[in-house]
Amino acid sequence: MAAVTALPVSLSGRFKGSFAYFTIKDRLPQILTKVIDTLHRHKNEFFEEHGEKGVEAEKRAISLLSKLRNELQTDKPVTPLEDELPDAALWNQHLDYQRNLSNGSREPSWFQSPWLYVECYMYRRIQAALAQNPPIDNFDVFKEGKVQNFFESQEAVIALCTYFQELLKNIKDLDEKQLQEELFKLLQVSLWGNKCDLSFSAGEGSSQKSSPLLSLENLIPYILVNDMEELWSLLVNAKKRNAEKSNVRVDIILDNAGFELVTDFVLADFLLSSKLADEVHFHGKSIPWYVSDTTKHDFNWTIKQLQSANHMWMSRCGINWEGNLKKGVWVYRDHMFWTLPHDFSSMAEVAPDLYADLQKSSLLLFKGDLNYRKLTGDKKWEYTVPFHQALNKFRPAPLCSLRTLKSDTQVGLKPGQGEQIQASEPEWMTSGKYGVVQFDAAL
Ligand SMILES: O=P(O)(O)OC[C@@]1(O)O[C@H](CO)[C@@H](O)[C@@H]1O
Ligand SMILES: [Mn+2]
Repeated sequence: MAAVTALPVSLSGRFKGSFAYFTIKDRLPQILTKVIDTLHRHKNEFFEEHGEKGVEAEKRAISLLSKLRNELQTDKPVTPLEDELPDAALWNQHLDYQRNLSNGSREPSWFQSPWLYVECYMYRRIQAALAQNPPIDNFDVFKEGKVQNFFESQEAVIALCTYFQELLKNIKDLDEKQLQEELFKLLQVSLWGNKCDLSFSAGEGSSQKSSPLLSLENLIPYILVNDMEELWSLLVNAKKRNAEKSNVRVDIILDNAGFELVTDFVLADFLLSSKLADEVHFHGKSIPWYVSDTTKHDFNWTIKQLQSANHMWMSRCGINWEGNLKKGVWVYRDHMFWTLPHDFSSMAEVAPDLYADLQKSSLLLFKGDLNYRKLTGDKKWEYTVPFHQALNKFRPAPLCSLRTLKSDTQVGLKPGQGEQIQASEPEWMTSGKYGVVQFDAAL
């Protein structure tokens, strides 16, 4: 029998003083309070749209959310979902799985369970509170924050769109070296765009104010794992191999709406315009998630906003991107798996259709911290454990994580590298100041 190496323990609120502990204790209740406040503030709007029924629904949703906050703060056992949404059964099966993990010694509770599980569960319960209360069941409690982030990043968006449209003018004349340089720049812009998430700041603003291109050089030392060269080789070789067949597909597993999404669009456009790829498939969330994550509505809204912007290069970008969707060279998809609590090593079993779809891709780009946590199982890994090992057999296609560090898990570092930063900057794993472009070839 082959030796089975045990996996490290999961990050969890049971480790007092850890980032997970503080997130569950402080940040999640804060997010719930904001959600309740948002519903309160929209009371008149619900009344105008739906009459008394709207106001009744708002009251019921708020009462469910207050109950949820209380359960969390008093470390109550996690309860089965009682709604009719299509993924409810999978969530309840997973609760049973968590119960078995704790050997029946105690019911899985908010602070005692894996952090990834309870944090995802909170967002799913927020969705339940709304979904169970028509006519406000389609209300996105996080929409305002996402919209605000987009508008507050306006100048950075203009700078990026302008830079990109200039680049497109002579993209055909660029040699390989120049194309590589541009790819590296736009990968870094997309990486640092991940600083702009709203769950990290518990919904407080986190927009990009200055031009994202100016500071790239200075930020290089903060990229702890930098596999951009590997990405380049993969794309160039894929292009050569597929010269006639024309089917290099890149998938972007999206993270946050707002500025980060614009950086992902620019990267995706570059991949097509440079002919490094023929198709880009974007994967978003089917329910509002982790405050700022991109839903189909956010995706389309952002492109529409750009299109109708009062700035030539912004609107040019928006028009081109809408065109890409129409031509089918850009595709938006969502799948319930992305909003389940499972890490990606269980995708092949839990969502074989999604796994099979990702296998058709030449390269998967996973944006952001939560995706990194799900790639590596959200565990207390040694820093030097190879990325490939932490992926725990998740290898539908070559993949790369573009992530700023906002939770205390990191793999694939050189011996001593983590310890060295730790000595001078104890907050390095959770400050969002460091990032990785971490690649796995799926062999
Ligand atoms: O995935 P993202 O948007 O980069 O980050 C999500 C995040 O803010 O949410 C969690 C904190 O609650 C952390 O895992 C992470 O920092
Ligand atoms: Mn996010």
